[in-house]
Amino acid sequence: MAERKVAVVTGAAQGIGEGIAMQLAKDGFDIAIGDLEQQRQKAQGVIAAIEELGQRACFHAVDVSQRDSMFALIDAAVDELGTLDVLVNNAGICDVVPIADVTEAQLERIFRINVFSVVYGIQAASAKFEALGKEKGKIICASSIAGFEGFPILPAYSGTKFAVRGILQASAQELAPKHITVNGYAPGIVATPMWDYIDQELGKLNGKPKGQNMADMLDSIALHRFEYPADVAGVVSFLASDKADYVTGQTVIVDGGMQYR
Ligand SMILES: NC(=O)C1=CN([C@@H]2O[C@H](COP(=O)(O)OP(=O)(O)OC[C@H]3O[C@@H](n4cnc5c(N)ncnc54)[C@H](O)[C@@H]3O)[C@@H](O)[C@H]2O)C=CC1
Ligand SMILES: CC(=O)C(C)=O
Repeated sequence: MAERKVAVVTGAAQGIGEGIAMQLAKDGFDIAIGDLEQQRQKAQGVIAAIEELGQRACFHAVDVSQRDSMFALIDAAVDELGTLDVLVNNAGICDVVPIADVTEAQLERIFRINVFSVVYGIQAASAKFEALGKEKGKIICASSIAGFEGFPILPAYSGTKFAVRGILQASAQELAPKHITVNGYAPGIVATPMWDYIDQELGKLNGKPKGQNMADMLDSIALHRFEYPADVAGVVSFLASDKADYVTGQTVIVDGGMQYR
């Protein structure tokens, strides 16, 4: 019998994380969803869909900004599903606040959730790969095109996404001797609740009606359509697969042709 493979995906109750969890389940992974306790109900729908594909799935409440909580998620996933092969550090938040108005509390919160979480996830997963005696492990982190070029009115968010790339590049080099790869994905404008929020908050600042700020982005996308979670999930599927064994320290842009690096 083929050995079971397990992926932990944070922020997988909705949006891009849900898309990644579904794709990795199609790829043959059992899935542990880590998300906020308030997302438990939503996650049950994702679990049901994964189980329909014939894979096992579970939910564990986590606050990725807290080191102990992130370590507990990895422990709980292994206790329940038996092993660990892939961690996707996907959970994140966005703040739509001009640079002049960013507060200390906002900075603290967004860096804890988007950046500290990535450090804690890399620490927890790499320690677990070693404890389990895995021959290799894969860690995949959410950056953004805003992590290559700052996005106006999202200055703190952009900073967090640049930071993710720095952390994963350094970690990739440190963990390579243990055959642990660390990579990232950088989506563009993805139709998820996060962009609903961005559109709404930009609208409060510039007076544009609901949907207009997002619609205005369309002409900057070469493929001329908005991105879906499945578009991001296709890239993550590759990074999680054996085909990407020789790829590390990279952040793959998946944006339909907005940025060229
Ligand atoms: N939507 C977009 O256009 C883009 C999104 N991204 C990144 O992709 C990732 C996913 O984004 P979306 O799916 O669009 O966002 P979303 O807002 O739709 O979903 C985020 C998920 O993360 C969870 N989450 C938030 N804070 C958490 C915490 N402290 N602990 C545990 N879970 C937490 C939420 O409950 C939610 O399920 C984020 O890191 C985001 O920055 C990057 C580029 C573009
Ligand atoms: C939310 C986000 O990362 C972008 C680029 O829209």
